[in-house]
Amino acid sequence: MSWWDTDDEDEEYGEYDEADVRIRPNRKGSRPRTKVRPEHADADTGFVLGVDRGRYAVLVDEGGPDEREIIAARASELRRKSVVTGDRVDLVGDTSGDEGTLARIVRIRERTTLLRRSADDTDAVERVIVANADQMLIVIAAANPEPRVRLVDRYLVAAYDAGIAPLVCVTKTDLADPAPFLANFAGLDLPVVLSRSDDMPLEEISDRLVGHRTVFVGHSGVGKSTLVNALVPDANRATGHVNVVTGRGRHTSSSTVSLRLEHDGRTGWVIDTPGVRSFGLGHVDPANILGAFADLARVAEDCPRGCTHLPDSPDCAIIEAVEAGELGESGRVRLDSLQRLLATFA
Ligand SMILES: Nc1nc2c(ncn2[C@@H]2O[C@H](COP(=O)(O)OP(=O)(O)OP(=O)(O)O)[C@@H](O)[C@H]2O)c(=O)[nH]1
Ligand SMILES: [Zn+2]
Repeated sequence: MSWWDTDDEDEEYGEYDEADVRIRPNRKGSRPRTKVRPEHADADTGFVLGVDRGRYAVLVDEGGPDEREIIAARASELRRKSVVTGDRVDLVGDTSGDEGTLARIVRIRERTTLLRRSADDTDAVERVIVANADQMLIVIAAANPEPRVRLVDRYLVAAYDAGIAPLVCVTKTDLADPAPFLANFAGLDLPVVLSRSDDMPLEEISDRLVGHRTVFVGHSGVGKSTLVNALVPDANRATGHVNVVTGRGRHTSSSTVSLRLEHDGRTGWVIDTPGVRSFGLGHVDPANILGAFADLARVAEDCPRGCTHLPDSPDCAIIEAVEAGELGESGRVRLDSLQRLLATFA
């Protein structure tokens, strides 16, 4: 039986998590086990590069002498917890990475960030896209397809909600001047890089990517693949393709992949996502959006309880401060931006 046929996934619903103490039956029935040891104390740790149909490509000992990419399945103790690209996981079983071997993921380490989406805005059920990313590169075209403020707003809301720092790359600047479009985001501290395929600012983008795990998002056709291919040439892609999971030697564009970028002796990770059709925001907490506007969040401490900070909110401290001119012209622009983002999912 090949690892492909192995099925040790556990679909049963469980209320438990790894914090529960598991007591093993004592075969001899004499002395009960009293010592509670952490299970799998000798597990290896790695991070998930990609996922395909229940199989996970995991990089173990990143940057170390024994770095290797292994294939793993979920262990039953994970219950219904989903493992996603970017997760740091503990593994047991055969973690050699030798061909035909299969390790088991027994634990998911605490996530620093979690990028999520819902099927639509009224749906509170969320799907996790990527764990532990600390940056989001929003790829948008200056033209063809026409850039849309609302789509970028939605990416921004998802990033701010997840605690991920967004930046924007405008592609196809050979086709149109992006300045009028970018004016919509003047109220945000949003780094912007301009790109055109005949003159890509690879140095500038790479500088921003090293030392980070950056999730790339963008609508189909904006030139994201062109950009990713230039940043991480195929020749350097020994690691990270989810096709190692299927072994079929083809890139499944419907899944998320992690690609290692080397630049100036430093490493960064590009996490490329497929063009997600719906980017539902049903799960978003407005407080997280306000939190991304530290200056306004301070003022909002004087808002009435439950204040939405939207234009019709009575006694909103931010609105009052802006009207009184206390936050200057930039304060007004930032309030406009905040209100627009809050309205995208209100
Ligand atoms: N004029 C111009 N065309 C570009 C530029 N970047 C990419 N393109 C073209 O835009 C088209 C889409 O580029 P891709 O890189 O495939 O876009 P993508 O975002 O990966 O799209 P999907 O593969 O559908 O997800 C291709 O025909 C590219 O050659 C650019 O800077 N300027
Ligand atoms: Zn308010």
